[in-house]
Amino acid sequence: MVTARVWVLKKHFEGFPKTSDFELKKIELPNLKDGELLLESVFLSVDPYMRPYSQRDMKEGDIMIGTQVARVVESKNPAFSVGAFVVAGSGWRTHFISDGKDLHLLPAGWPESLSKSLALGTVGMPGLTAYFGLLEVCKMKPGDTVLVNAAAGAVGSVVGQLAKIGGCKVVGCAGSDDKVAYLKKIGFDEAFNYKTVTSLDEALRKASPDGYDCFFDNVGGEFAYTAISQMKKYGRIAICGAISQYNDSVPQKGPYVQIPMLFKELQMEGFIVSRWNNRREEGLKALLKWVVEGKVKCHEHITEGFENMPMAFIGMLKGENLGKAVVKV
Ligand SMILES: NC(=O)C1=CN([C@@H]2O[C@H](COP(=O)(O)OP(=O)(O)OC[C@H]3O[C@@H](n4cnc5c(N)ncnc54)[C@H](OP(=O)(O)O)[C@@H]3O)[C@@H](O)[C@H]2O)C=CC1
Ligand SMILES: CCCCCCC/C=C/C=O
Repeated sequence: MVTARVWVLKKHFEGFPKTSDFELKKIELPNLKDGELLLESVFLSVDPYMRPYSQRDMKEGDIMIGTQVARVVESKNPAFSVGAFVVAGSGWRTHFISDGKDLHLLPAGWPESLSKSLALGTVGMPGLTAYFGLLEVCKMKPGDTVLVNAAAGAVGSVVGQLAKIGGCKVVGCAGSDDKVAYLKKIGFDEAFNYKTVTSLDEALRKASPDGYDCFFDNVGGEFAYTAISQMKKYGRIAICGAISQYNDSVPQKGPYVQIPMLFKELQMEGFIVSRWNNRREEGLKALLKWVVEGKVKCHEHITEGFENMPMAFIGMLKGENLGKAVVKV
């Protein structure tokens, strides 16, 4: 008999999540039936979507949603051998039983020397978000100037590097000087700390006096309005996230984007990465190749200990992470 530890949403978040909104519980797992396997989480992801999706899809008492890299510890399913690593979406649990249907083996050719945690970040869902958002929504082309916010995070850091590979000029902003230094190190042409500039409008203008062809928006709110006002004619805006609004109890009011959208004839499109689930393999193969070749650099913010999941999640929402926020069990 295996005992799993799980984190439960004890109380729906009101405003910014608190550690008291979560509860750690134990669950006895039954013995395996034919076709099933027992998995042990090795790395778990904490992601911004957990904040809005918990509100939309969960009830109090549910196990927190989320993905993990897990190791097969026992198998009665011939498709998965003991010791194999998979990406699963089984929520905040140390151990779980699966029938194998929604498990993904790591992409073929994953080098032994590469941490498997990257399957939750650059070579996982956030990397795919950057890849499809840039190619399919921003429709970036060589010579474009691309702006990305939350640029030192899991998605943003890949956006900037892929845009450089694609022959673009890249401007990024992030919430600390260390993050800005990191962006410059990984090849961003311009980067600034949005928390310390005296005027966001001036900082954006200084970074690209001619304006922006593409805006990959992870943040929303007032930042997005200011950036949209500096788009070039026919610019493309990918609404990837709105993290500055996820913790609002009362929806933010304007300023509104219709005037720049109209007179600059802009295109703005929201997207969810799962739209391209049928091209997952293509995206992961490309991302893994760039990582192995050293063309895309990865940074992770690793929190040790399953017991620290809520703290890691809250820390990520506060901006404590450089690169992908991951918990190592
Ligand atoms: N559409 C889709 O399919 C997907 C969308 N997303 C979205 O992409 C965005 C980035 O996600 P991800 O890369 O995983 O997370 P990150 O690794 O970027 O972590 C979140 C970061 O957001 C920044 N942040 C937090 N609050 C604010 C705020 N009020 N204003 C500006 N920045 C803030 C912080 O960085 P800083 O220090 O710079 O403030 C923090 O580090 C999120 O909005 C997320 O919801 C992610 C995956 C898929
Ligand atoms: C259980 C995995 C769900 C992943 C969906 C990610 C979409 C993110 C949207 C905004 O952050």
